[in-house]
Amino acid sequence: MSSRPTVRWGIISQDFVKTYCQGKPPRVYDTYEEVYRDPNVDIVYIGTPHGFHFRDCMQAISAGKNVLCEKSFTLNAKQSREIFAAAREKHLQRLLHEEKIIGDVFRVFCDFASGVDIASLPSTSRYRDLTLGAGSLLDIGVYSLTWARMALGGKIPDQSEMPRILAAQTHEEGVEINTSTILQYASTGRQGIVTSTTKALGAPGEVFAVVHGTNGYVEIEGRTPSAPESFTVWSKQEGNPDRAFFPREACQGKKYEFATLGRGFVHEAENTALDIIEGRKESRIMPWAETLYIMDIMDEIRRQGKTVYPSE
Ligand SMILES: NC(=O)C1=CN([C@@H]2O[C@H](COP(=O)(O)OP(=O)(O)OC[C@H]3O[C@@H](n4cnc5c(N)ncnc54)[C@H](OP(=O)(O)O)[C@@H]3O)[C@@H](O)[C@H]2O)C=CC1
Ligand SMILES: O=C1OC[C@@H](O)[C@H](O)[C@H]1O
Repeated sequence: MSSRPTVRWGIISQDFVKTYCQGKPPRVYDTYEEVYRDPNVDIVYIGTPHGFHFRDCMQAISAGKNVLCEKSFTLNAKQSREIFAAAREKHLQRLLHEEKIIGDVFRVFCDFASGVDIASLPSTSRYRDLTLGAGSLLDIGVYSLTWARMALGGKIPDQSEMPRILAAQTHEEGVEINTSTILQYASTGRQGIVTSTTKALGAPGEVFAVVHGTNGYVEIEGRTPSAPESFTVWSKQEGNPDRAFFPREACQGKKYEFATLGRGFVHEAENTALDIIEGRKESRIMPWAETLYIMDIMDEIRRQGKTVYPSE
C-alpha cells in the first residue's frame, strides 16, 4: 500500500489552533515572517482581506514559499502581474480552484446576492474599508464572472478573446454595492449578464445561474455561486416545433447533484496539495493566465463603474 505524502501547510491563527487542533498542536507562529522563515513550511495559504493579498503573496514568494491565495487575487491586474512575475522567477504559485461547466452555449446569466449591512459594520471591516478592497465586485461578483467565463469562454486562457464590456456600479458610503455587467464576445456573439449586490440576500438552494444553449439550458443551484450544490439540464424534447422558447413542459429536466466537501477553501486546499505533491508549480485548473484574464475584466468594470482603491 502506498503511503500518503505529507504536505506541510503554513497557517497562522491562534483561534483556529485552539478550536481545531487540540491533542495534536501544530507549531504556532507569532508573525508572518516566522512562517516564511520556517523551512518546514511548504505552502502558505493567504486568507487575508483583498487589500493585503499583494503584500502577503510577494513576501511569501520572496521567501521561496508555494502560495495559495484567496480571491479576489489582488486589487487589480497590475498587482497580479507583479506577483506572477515574482513567482515566475521563483517558480512558485498556486491559485484558486474553480469548478467547470460545459456546453455549447450562447448566453449565461449569473448573480451573487449577499446581504451585508455595510453601515452597521466597523470602519475596519473588510466589507467597508476600501484599503482592504471592500466592494461587491471583488468579493462576490468575481464568482459570477467566473461562472460566465467558464460557460462562455472555453479556450486556453492565453488565447482567450477579451470580451466587450459594458458595466455600471453604484456606491453607498463610498463602497461599491451593486455591479451590473454585460460581456459580449465579438467572434461568437456569446453574451454574459453578470451581477453582484451586497444589498439583498440570495435565496439559498435556488437557481443563481442559467446557461442557455442551442438545444436547452442548464440551471445551476446552490447556497450561493461560491457554493454550488446541483445543476439541472433542461433539454428540448425531440420533435418539439417550438424553437423560440424552451418551456418546462416541453423539456426533460435532469438534475445532477454532487457532494460538496465544504466551502471553497476545501477545494482550493485539496487541489493545491495535489499540485505540490505531483511537483506542479502552477495549477492546471486555475492557471495564472486565467487569473489575469479575470483581473483585467474586473479592472475594466471598475474603470467604467468608477470604483478606485486608495492605493491605486
Ligand atoms: N474561497 C472561499 O470560499 C472564501 C474566500 N474568502 C476570502 O478569504 C479572504 C479573507 O476573508 P475573511 O476570512 O472573511 O476575512 P477576515 O476579515 O475574517 O480576515 C481574515 C484575517 O486577515 C487578517 N486581517 C483582517 N483584517 C486585518 C487588518 N485590518 N489588518 C491586518 N490584518 C487583518 C486577520 O488575521 P490575524 O488574525 O492573523 O491578524 C484575520 O483573521 C478574502 O480574500 C475573501 O474573499 C472568504 C470567504 C469564503
Ligand atoms: O463565498 C463567499 O460568500 C460571502 C463573501 O463575503 C465571501 O468572501 C465569499 O467568498
